[in-house]
Amino acid sequence: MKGVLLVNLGSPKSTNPKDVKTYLGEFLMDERVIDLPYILRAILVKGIVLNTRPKKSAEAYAKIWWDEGSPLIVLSERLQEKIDEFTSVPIALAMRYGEPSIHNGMKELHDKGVDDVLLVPLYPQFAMATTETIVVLAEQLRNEHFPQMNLTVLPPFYNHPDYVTVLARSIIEKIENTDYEHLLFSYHGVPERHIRKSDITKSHCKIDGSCCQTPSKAHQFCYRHQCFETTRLVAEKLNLKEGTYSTSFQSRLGFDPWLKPYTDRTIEKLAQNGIKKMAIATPAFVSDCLETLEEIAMEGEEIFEENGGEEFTFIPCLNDREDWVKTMSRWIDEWAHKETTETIV
Ligand SMILES: C=CC1=C(C)c2cc3[nH]c(cc4nc(cc5[nH]c(cc1n2)c(C)c5CCC(=O)O)C(CCC(=O)O)=C4C)c(C)c3C=C
Ligand SMILES: [Fe+2]
Ligand SMILES: [Fe+2]
Repeated sequence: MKGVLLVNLGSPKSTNPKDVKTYLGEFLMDERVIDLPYILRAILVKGIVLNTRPKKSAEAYAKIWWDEGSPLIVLSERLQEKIDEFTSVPIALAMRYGEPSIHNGMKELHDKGVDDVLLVPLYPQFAMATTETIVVLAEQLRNEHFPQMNLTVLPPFYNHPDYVTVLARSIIEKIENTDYEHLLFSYHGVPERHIRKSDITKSHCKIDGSCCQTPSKAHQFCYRHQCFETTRLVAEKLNLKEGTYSTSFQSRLGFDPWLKPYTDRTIEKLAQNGIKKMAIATPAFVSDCLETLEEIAMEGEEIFEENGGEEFTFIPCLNDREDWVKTMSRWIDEWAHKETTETIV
């Protein structure tokens, strides 16, 4: 029997710094997130980051937390429930870090008799810190606990026409009645090193702004390329004029170079260059979360206004909007009704 496991990033249990510390410990000790040798990673994470960051992060989480819990988890649950209404196969939800765990999600499906699972990382673009770490863990758990279970992975959908259509629609609905001057597409950043590590050709990605436009098989694992493609396709769909939109990368951590341009500096510059009304979309995230609700909708607006900007329009993630639910449900049903277990996107 077929079934689906949706997987998102995860959140702390609560905004208590102790819970935030537990969550950050699991997240940052993942070798695909902080890709240092174990000893160095442990010194950095357990010896330094976990002594300072949890308090600061807990304060940030407290600003966006809902009565029902973490927005990321609540919104993922709503998505799961709605997809469940539209599809004919069991749908489970799991988080890469914290609860509900991937192991529990697989067990839930297994207990319902599911032995053929479509694994759906809830990320439009591939990154080793997101898609890859989910797939690797799910495969490990399958081998250890559910050896009869077949796993099929839904590939990144950053350029899928259905996704691009829904994303474009979510953007236009928010900006059509504003006379915005600039639309910024802000993606979660990753260290430049991650891009090089994921380059299967080992020579394509130069991160110099040109390689991502040159066709290459490296692009199936190039986060930077996939982000720029999402922007390009949405801009094409919305007929945006050159110069009225751009791409940037947010949420950098530490001192290594991350993908540029950085979102905070871009917002600052736009305002300083005289842009009074800007809009911002965050297409690396399917569900609103700390990085969109606090870092963009709150801090981003503050930076814009401090530098002379006047109107800042935050465009929510796809969350549980009906056209997104229907799109995902259609992808799932297409897979569920196929004879073979090939991927469908
Ligand atoms: C230190 C390395 C990090 C990498 C690499 C990274 C990649 C990455 N993350 C997301 C999505 C999310 N990240 C979120 C929070 C978050 N991310 C990092 C660090 C890295 N992320 C930290 C330390 C945190 C925690 C919060 C903080 O202390 O600032 C979230 C929000 C979670 C929530 O509970 O709301 C998301 C979602 C992507 C897509 C990505 C690479 C492409
Ligand atoms: Fe992150
Ligand atoms: Fe590239």
